[in-house]
Amino acid sequence: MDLCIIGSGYVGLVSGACFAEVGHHVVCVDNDQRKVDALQAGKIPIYEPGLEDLVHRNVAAKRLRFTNSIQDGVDSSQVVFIAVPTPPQVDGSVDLTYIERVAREIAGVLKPGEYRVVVDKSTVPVKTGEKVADTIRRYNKGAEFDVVSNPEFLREGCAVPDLMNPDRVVIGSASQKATDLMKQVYEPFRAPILVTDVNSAELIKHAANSFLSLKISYINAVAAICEASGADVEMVADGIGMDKRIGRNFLNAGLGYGGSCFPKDVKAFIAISKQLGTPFKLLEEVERINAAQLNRFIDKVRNALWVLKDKQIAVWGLTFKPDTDDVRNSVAIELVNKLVAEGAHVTAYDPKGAEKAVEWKLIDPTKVKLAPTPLDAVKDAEALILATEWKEFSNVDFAEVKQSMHTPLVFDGRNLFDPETMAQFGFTYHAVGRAGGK
Ligand SMILES: NC(=O)c1ccc[n+]([C@@H]2O[C@H](COP(=O)([O-])OP(=O)(O)OC[C@H]3O[C@@H](n4cnc5c(N)ncnc54)[C@H](O)[C@@H]3O)[C@@H](O)[C@H]2O)c1
Ligand SMILES: O=c1ccn([C@@H]2O[C@H](COP(=O)(O)OP(=O)(O)O[C@H]3O[C@H](CO)[C@@H](O)[C@H](O)[C@H]3O)[C@@H](O)[C@H]2O)c(=O)[nH]1
Repeated sequence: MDLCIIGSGYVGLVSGACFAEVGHHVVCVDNDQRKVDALQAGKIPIYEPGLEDLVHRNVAAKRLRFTNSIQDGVDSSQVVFIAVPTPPQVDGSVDLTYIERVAREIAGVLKPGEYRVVVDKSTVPVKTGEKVADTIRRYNKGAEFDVVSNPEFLREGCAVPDLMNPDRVVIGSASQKATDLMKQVYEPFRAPILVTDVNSAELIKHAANSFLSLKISYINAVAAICEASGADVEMVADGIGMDKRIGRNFLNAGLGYGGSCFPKDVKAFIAISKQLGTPFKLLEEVERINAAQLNRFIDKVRNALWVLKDKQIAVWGLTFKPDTDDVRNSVAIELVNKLVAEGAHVTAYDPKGAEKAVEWKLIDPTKVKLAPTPLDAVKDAEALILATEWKEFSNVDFAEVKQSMHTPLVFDGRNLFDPETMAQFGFTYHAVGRAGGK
């Protein structure tokens, strides 16, 4: 089928490439000319395992192309996906100006007699589909279209396998014609398809992300109790997670959740529930626990080093999770900036995220040194903090790390290392919620 995706960011680009991979013809539209130029020149603006090959292969096969023209995209496609940002406003509610603008732009180019399915793939508050349909109707009285909600569940760092092999595809639709076309789009993926009404599909996305965030805050709250009682949160999580009704996924205690989705989507769900007159207080506690988690961790560093001012601290990891270069709302960056604010001298290393952290002005390179390797980062350090659990950190030679450091003190914010091994190397090792991790 011929598909158009408006917005060539994480969701637009990866889903566009995956749709092309299964045989559809896809045009990705973006209004950022620099991004379009880069993509047309074969440069992939984000790091996502497997994406570069996928894009190049499908561009070469003429199944994937990039443009800045919404007219071109809508003219040449039966199904038009919207994948533009839905950032938070100051009060936590969702800024829908990008979505509204795209709805008007689509209305401006829809031609009489040419039916289109307009699909919202961005994460939006319940009832947004109705507003998108109203907007298109208001700006183009004769337009023939249906609006469908098709939330995206990909995780960064494993977006390609997540999209090629999804747990489920949710299609929120009030029109059989649109549902049938959407089933054709997803048929090659052979994934379970759940058809719902539009409002339910929109709600599924916010409810899913909020539930996963709740699971993380739950285990982080349990980690605090483990630390207070001498239990080990890893064993507790295993014991809880072996119950199939609970599951072990998303029970990893650490520095808390970050990224471009969970923090904003939990905030959005809190705001939506308030607007609807059914406040979701439980989610406010989820946020409170998440914020407290990083502060508790920094307290541990402070307890060990007494005063942070002028201390030499190495930080491994800047991205919000491994296998991505995304540093939006990264807890690792928040940690670095808090240490710097207390006067610590931070040297950081990240396999992929340092460049964007500087480019997006999330860290100040005059205040944070960026090291080219993990070993360079730890030279003369009085403490090492592991903030993001990149696999490469497990493979570093810890004998060399110990030799390089001024003081063999390690704070593992993601419980990546084995406490016994660290002790054997001679480190004083602190983790999150683990025996000996106080
Ligand atoms: N990043 C994720 O992992 C993820 C996963 C699932 C859902 N989502 C949701 O998907 C949506 C997009 O997120 P993202 O991370 O891909 O954002 P992003 O910022 O990476 O990409 C959005 C793109 O839209 C483009 N854009 C903005 N306005 C436009 C317009 N009028 N016309 C054409 N292009 C326009 C921007 O230039 C940008 O390239 C959000 O609602 C997000 O919550 C994101
Ligand atoms: O057990 C866990 C799992 C995750 N995290 C943290 O939670 C955040 C989010 O991680 P993850 O969910 O793996 O990454 P995202 O790419 O943000 O994906 C989430 O957000 C996307 C955007 O909405 C959704 O599509 C995905 O389904 C949803 O998992 C990161 O800071 C992780 O470090 C933990 O602290 N403990």
